[in-house]
Amino acid sequence: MKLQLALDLVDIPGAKEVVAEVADYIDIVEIGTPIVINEGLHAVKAIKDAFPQLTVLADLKIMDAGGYEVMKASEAGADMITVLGVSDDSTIRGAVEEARKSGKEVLVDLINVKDIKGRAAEVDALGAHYICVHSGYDHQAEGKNSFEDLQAIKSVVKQAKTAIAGGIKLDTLPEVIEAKPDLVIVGGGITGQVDKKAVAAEMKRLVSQS
Ligand SMILES: O=C(CO)[C@H](O)[C@H](O)COP(=O)(O)O
Repeated sequence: MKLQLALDLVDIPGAKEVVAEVADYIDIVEIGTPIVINEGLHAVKAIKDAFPQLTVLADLKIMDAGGYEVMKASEAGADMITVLGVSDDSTIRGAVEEARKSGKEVLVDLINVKDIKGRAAEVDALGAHYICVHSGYDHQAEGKNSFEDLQAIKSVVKQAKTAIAGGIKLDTLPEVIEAKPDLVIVGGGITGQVDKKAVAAEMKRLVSQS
């Protein structure tokens, strides 16, 4: 099981500062959608250049032109790129085909998908590398999480790895780990803590046991 740090509410210097603090305890660093909106794909390049040992995920949440947008993120140094599960099959297919050309991976984010099980099975057949259940900030504000959705997709996904994101904290991590995702994505649960290093270290210890 791997741990991904999601960086959302920072600029490039702020992102570098946080990653430097926790780099020993994370497998993947996510350049979150708000950073890409504010800074562009330069943020992906800046973090890949500064931390070449880490896998870098560009959270572009692609909705159209999957092949082209994956190509641009790959050129900027992204190892993984996100595509929305609500997008058309052709968008996901294009993203996966483009990623395969350069050894990159596509994570399909099921945020706002209504038929989680059905879409997870379809996305799996389209060749996604990861399928992620995700309660975004707006759903978190309504008290929702994706723990049950994770169990649901695990019952249908055959080839992709599974991931979960959205409001995961140190105290809820054990419940997440019990459902055995391949990847746990944590943003505020690390970046919002005073001692980020200690929390990341403990999270890494917990996910490494599974
Ligand atoms: O993609 C995102 C929001 O759309 C976040 O990166 C993701 O939800 C993880 O952050 P947090 O743990 O703070 O919820």
